Amino acid sequence: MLKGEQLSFRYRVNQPWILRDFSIEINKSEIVGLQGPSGQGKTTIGKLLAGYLQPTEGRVTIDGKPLPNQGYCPVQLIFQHPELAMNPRWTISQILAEGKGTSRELLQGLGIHSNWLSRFPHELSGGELQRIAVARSLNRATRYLIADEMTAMLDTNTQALIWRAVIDYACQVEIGILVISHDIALLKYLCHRRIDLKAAH
Ligand SMILES: Nc1ncnc2c1ncn2[C@@H]1O[C@H](COP(=O)(O)OP(=O)(O)OP(=O)(O)O)[C@@H](O)[C@H]1O
Repeated sequence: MLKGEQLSFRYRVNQPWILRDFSIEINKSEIVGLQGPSGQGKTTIGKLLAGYLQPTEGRVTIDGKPLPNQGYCPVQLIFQHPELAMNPRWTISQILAEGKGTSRELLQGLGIHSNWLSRFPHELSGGELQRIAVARSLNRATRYLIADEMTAMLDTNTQALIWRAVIDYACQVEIGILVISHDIALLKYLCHRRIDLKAAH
């Protein structure tokens, strides 16, 4: 289980608290939605759970153990803008190699073409590039996925294709997912349960 326990966070001393005593649990194979008004701290929660930020108070654990502070993080975070999470000088195959071995089935499910592999990130569309980001993140070392507005900028077909592939893969290997989105219909469709940050505050 991925747990954030009594998380409090502020970006700097003397700045307001973004989170106060916020707790969250995500079980393996569970798909949890996180919704709430803009600026309430959804992305901050995602970054805390994936180890990009350290909580000012509280702790993040997987099965009772803290996240590793070096090496590959079993909690992977995918943002809305894949180009910001990729080295622009690397080819797509170099970028995919950063993951810990992506299954052929997942590459097929995501509709990744072999002729994309020798290209650079700027030579793919946003939707194609997001599929590469997903493929890189979903591998045997990943236990949880934080999808922060992962498909918000994509057309409905690409959105459906990506989510179908992600859910199929996550079910097979029992990955837990936190879906952060303003799209309540998407959350209702995908998630086993939803957390409303407005209500939680
Ligand atoms: N690096 C930073 N330094 C200082 N304040 C920040 C930083 N990043 C975010 N914030 C502030 O923290 C608060 C929460 O931001 P966060 O991005 O977590 O909200 P959110 O709920 O994801 O918003 P949205 O729905 O608009 O994406 C906001 O008030 C934001 O201005």
